[in-house]
Amino acid sequence: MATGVYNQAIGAFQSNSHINNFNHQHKFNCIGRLVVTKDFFSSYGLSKRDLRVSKCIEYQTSVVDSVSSPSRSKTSDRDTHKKSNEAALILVRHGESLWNEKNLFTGCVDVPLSKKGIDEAIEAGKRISSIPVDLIFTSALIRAQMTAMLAMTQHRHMKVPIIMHNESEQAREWSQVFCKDTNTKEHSIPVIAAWQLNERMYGELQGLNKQETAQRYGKEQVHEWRRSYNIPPPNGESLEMCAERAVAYFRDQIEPQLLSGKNVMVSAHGNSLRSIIMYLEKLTSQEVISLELSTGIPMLYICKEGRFIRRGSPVAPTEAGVYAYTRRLALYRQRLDDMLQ
Ligand SMILES: O=C(O)[C@@H](CO)OP(=O)(O)O
Repeated sequence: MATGVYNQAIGAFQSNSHINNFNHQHKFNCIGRLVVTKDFFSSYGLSKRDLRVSKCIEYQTSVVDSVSSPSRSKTSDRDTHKKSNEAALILVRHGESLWNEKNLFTGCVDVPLSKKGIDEAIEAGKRISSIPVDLIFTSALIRAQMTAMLAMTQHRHMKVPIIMHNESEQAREWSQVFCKDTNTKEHSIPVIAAWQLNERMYGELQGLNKQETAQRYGKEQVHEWRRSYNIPPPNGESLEMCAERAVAYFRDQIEPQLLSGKNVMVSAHGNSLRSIIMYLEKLTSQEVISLELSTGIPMLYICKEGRFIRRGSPVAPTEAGVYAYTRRLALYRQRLDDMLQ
């Protein structure tokens, strides 16, 4: 039952019935609901307009700090500062590729987006257009990079993504486009491409049609190759092997950025992201079997005090609820609105 419904399930910020569709043991932290009070907004300096928009916002009690309205005292400033260890993490699987369209095993073959994939990437961008992004990680494959770039064309901040070359000392130096005398840094978002985030290597299955392969080897065998944790396809990587590099990279390179308060977007692939989600949500090797990710659907997590809290998938740029999840997001939204007025 859970197969194939993951994104729909997490796509609903505000519907517990959708959430129940995803039925693994690691439960969602979103049982409690609370209507945001007027005081909450005024205490964070939000405008009347925000208040109107947010009249019926509901949010999840487990993430939002106290709903009582802290005065703008030194203590609350200190609190706000302390809360800067909250950060947004957006994970997005690339939009549909030309080989997804043809139902071919793709793995580490570099295949561009289909027309539908381009539309999905743009749509993903709209959905996250008001969520802060300070840093982007993509795989080394074009479909993930195209998805990230297309998504950022929709971002309200209109910052320019700039690829940081990390392969050598010289490359690092040469990709420092920031000029001290200008504020280019403020107007750009560094993009880091890492092979560790690539799709898992599908070995001898790469290029074969999925349906024909199932007819040839049997549905169960092919499902095992595709979704099991530790059974690799012939001469390819199992999810476990993929996790060894993808999760290690996440822990070494991405998590420290989140812990320092940077908001990060990761544009990668079905299986490299499944392994990362397995890590974030502490899924077992049994639970991960039913974890399916749709193309081009962004998923939001809040990283807070070293914990990752799933916040589902923003459904529209007007999805105001997300900004109430943390004080930082509420203030960010406020600044963004002020800037664009
Ligand atoms: O072909 C692939 O590389 C992957 C992702 O598209 O397929 P699967 O869903 O079978 O893991």
